[in-house]
Amino acid sequence: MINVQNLTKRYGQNTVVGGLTFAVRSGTVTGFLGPNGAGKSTTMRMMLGLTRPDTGSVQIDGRAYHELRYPARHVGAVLETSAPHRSLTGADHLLWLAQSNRIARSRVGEVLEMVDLTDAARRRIGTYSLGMGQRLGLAAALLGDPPVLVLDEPVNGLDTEGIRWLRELLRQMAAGGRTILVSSHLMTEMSMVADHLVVIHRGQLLADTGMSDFIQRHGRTYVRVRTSDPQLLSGELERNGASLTRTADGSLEVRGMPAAEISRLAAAGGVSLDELSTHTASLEDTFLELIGKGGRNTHV
Ligand SMILES: Nc1ncnc2c1ncn2[C@@H]1O[C@H](COP(=O)(O)OP(=O)(O)OP(=O)(O)O)[C@@H](O)[C@H]1O
Repeated sequence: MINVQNLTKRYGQNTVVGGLTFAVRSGTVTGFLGPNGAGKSTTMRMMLGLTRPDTGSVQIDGRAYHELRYPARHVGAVLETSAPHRSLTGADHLLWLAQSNRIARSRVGEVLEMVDLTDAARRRIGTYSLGMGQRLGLAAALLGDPPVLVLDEPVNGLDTEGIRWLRELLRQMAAGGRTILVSSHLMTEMSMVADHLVVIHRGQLLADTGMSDFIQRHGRTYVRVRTSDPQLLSGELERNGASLTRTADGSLEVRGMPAAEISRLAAAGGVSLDELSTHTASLEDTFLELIGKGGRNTHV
């Protein structure tokens, strides 16, 4: 379990993490979601003792990172900045990490197998694709068989197949009781990987909730209506309890009323309809709305 308590970090006048408190529970994959610059990496770096907080603390299974004697055996991490030496082979990089953390050499082959890099083990890291680099980072994080994993944007560079593979791997690890925190700035990717969601924006906590709860609560359906007399129809729909948004192109987005009821009210009021279609806001839109930017909508 990771316990983040009242964590704050300022750079000059800029408060990049402001009083964050949340817990990452064992047995689940927790997504750490926020737009670029939200403070995710800074928070993760504070978890790993790489950045000093101004206030607050992080405990990993009850201890601060600096209290861990062989950290790699407690916490595995993939950070955006942790680039290995490009002239080393994947296997040599892992071997060096294993030796410096007193981890058995035999783990190197095991983790290469786990991330499906066995065939590329003797190639120089400089020749790896972005996705292979991510897999190698993950192998390094898994080397000490740690109960806690902190992964900053591990999905970057992975194709859909790779994302599925990562989800399976992380799910298996969570099922084995591990604590897993994965950051991303993309809601859709996050929904493919995480069971629980912690959302931050400008260093503040916006949501701490189960993924399916989040989708249920924030995922919204609306009906788009186009008519030559929006004024008349708007009044009719609002009187009957719908809530409306008028879009820039003159159509209406109607919430809280199904298409059939809109059609009935339009007919009763003598208003002809040019369009009546049901839409669901995409997960990405839901996320953008949550962070207050508004967004585009997609067809069901
Ligand atoms: N060492 C630093 N000195 C000054 N400002 C910093 C430093 N590190 C981070 N910041 C600032 O803190 C803010 C949060 O950055 P951070 O990298 O934590 O965000 P993030 O959510 O991980 O974003 P991204 O998805 O782009 O990686 C940004 O405005 C960034 O410019």
